[in-house]
Amino acid sequence: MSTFKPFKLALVQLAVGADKQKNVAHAREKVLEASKAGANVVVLPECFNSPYGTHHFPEYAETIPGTTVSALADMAKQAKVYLIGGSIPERESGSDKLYNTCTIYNPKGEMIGKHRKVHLFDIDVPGKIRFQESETLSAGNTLTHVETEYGKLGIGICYDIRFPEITMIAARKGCIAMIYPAAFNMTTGPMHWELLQRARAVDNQMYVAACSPARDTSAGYVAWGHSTIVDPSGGVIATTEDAEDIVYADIDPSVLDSARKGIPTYTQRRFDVYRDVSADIKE
Ligand SMILES: O=C(O)CCC(=O)C(=O)O
Repeated sequence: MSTFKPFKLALVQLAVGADKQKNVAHAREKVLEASKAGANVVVLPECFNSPYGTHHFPEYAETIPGTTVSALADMAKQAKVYLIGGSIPERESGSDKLYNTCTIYNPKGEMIGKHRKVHLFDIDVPGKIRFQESETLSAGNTLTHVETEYGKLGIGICYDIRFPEITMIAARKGCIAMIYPAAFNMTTGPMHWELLQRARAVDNQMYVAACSPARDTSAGYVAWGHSTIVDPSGGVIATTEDAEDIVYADIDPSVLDSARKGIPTYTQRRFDVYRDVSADIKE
């Protein structure tokens, strides 16, 4: 049974480069900075220890447990925060398979969840962007909800946000927020980044947050930035531009109740007319 209490959420819009050790050390500094500023739950971006690109994944991939994951556990413990550890290219032990994987820690540094990106980012917008994660990655097959002392959190990675079922299932399983380590780009960022977060929030009357790396115009994949937190009524309550930054917001679970009382779509669902997509999902 979840408990609910207010907390401060921080999204670390991290500057990421080619040096893995530097990326991890820099993430530690920023997680500690967020904790000093009062954050209880800290989020790192997608692919925070490696440049984002299919040809980089095999080189940067690590097993879980592994070096980056040990560092994440240690940072959570040192900072005394829940840490949603962005994502890393994961090499499955004993196989050649690679995944885009987020690991989640409690303030004691214990891993409390692991999400392998379920929907691989395979798109082709002629003249704009072609990206095929499936060239080197495999997709995860499970949904991830983690219990914290503040309530239950749903986790997705980047492209997962385009699939409303994931968020709807999280909401119906009692999550108060859906959190996405992510890295949109200069084509789909301006098109859909904020729209998708606000849509997922208002559809489900829950908090939605997405944490991007900072923009590096010299990188092979240029991230949009604009890490953002949206409230259960679909309003943007915290955001930033494209440079390195930390975005903070106070998350209050009672805001879900007031949003759901005022416009009660959460309880007005007609599951006698259409299916409840959460019904078959076991936790
Ligand atoms: O959905 C998008 O437009 C971007 C997705 C993406 O960059 C990713 O999944 O890493």
